[in-house]
Amino acid sequence: MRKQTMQRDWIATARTLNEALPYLQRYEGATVVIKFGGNAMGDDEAMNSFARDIVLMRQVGVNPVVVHGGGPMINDLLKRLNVSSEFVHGKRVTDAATMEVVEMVLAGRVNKRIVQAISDAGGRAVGLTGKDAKLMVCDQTDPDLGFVGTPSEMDPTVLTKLFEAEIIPVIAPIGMGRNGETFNVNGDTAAGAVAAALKADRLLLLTDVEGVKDQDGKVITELKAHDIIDLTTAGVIAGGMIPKTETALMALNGGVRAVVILDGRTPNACLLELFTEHGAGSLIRQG
Ligand SMILES: Nc1ncnc2c1ncn2[C@@H]1O[C@H](COP(=O)(O)OP(=O)(O)O)[C@@H](O)[C@H]1O
Ligand SMILES: CC(=O)N[C@@H](CCC(=O)OP(=O)(O)O)C(=O)O
Repeated sequence: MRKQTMQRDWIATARTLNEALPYLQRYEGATVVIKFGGNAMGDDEAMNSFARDIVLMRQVGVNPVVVHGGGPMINDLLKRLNVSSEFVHGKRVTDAATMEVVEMVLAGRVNKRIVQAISDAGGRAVGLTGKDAKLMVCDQTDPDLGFVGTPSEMDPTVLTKLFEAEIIPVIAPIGMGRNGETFNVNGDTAAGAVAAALKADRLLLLTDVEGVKDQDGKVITELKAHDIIDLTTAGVIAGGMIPKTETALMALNGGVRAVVILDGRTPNACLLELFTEHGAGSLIRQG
C-alpha cells in the first residue's frame, strides 16, 4: 500500500518536473526581482513558503532579488512609541523621528527576518539597503512628504557581484540622499527601480489580490501598457493598485521585459508564475 502511494507520488512529481522543464530552461540565468510587501508576509508559514520558492529559483539557476516592504510592521512600532503617521497618495509622510523608526524596522527586523527565512530554507542571502555600495541614491519626492525619496541614481554593481557568488540579495527600500539624508522609499517604487537598473527579465509584485481586475471584478491575465492607462482613466484601477501599475509602466520603460502583479498569499505563487504554462496573476508587457 505504502509502496503504491510512494510510486504514485513519484509519478506525479516526475510529470510536474517534465512539464516544468522547458520553463526551468527558459529562466536559467534570468534575473527576477520580487517585491514582497508587508501584507503578503503574514505569518511564519507565508514567510517560510516564500523563502522556499526563492531558494528553489536560485537552485535552478535564476538570479532572484528580493525587495521588501514592511508598512504594517512600521505602523506597529510607531503605535507602540505613540507616534502618529499619515499617508498622502500611498506614501507615508516621514519626519526625522519617523525616518529613524522606518530605518530600524525595515533595515533591521524585517530585512533580517527574510534573510533568516532564506537561510533556514537552505539558501544564502545578504541583506542590504539602498545605502549599501550606493545602490540607490534618491532625491526628495516632495517637501510636503518630508524624508520620502524617489530613486534617481542606481548602481547595481553589488547585486551582480552577489549573483556571481550565488547569494540572494534582500533589499530594504531605504535610499541614500546626496547630503547625508536617509530617505523612505515606497517598496513598489524601490522594486521597480532595482528591476530597471538590472534590466530584469521579470518583476513580480506580490500583493493581496489575484491580479489586476476589470470592471466586473474578473482578473485580467494579460495587459499592455496602454490598457493600464485606459483602466486608470476609467477609475477601474484605483487605490493601492495605482502605485503598482505606475511602477509596472516605469519598469517596462526602464527596460524590464515583463511585470506580473500576483497574489502573494497563494502557496508557491512565484514558482507557479515562472514555471507553469498558465502562470499566475496579471502579466503586463510593453505595447
Ligand atoms: N482594478 C483593480 N484590481 C485589483 N485590485 C485593485 C484594483 N483597484 C484597486 N485595487 C486595490 O488595490 C489593493 C492592492 O494594493 P495595496 O493594498 O496597496 O497592496 P500591498 O499592501 O500588497 O502593497 C487591492 O487589495 C485592491 O483593494
Ligand atoms: C514612502 C513610504 O510610504 N514607504 C513605505 C515603505 C514600506 C513599504 O512600502 O511597505 P509595504 O510594501 O508593506 O506597503 C512606508 O513607510 O510604509
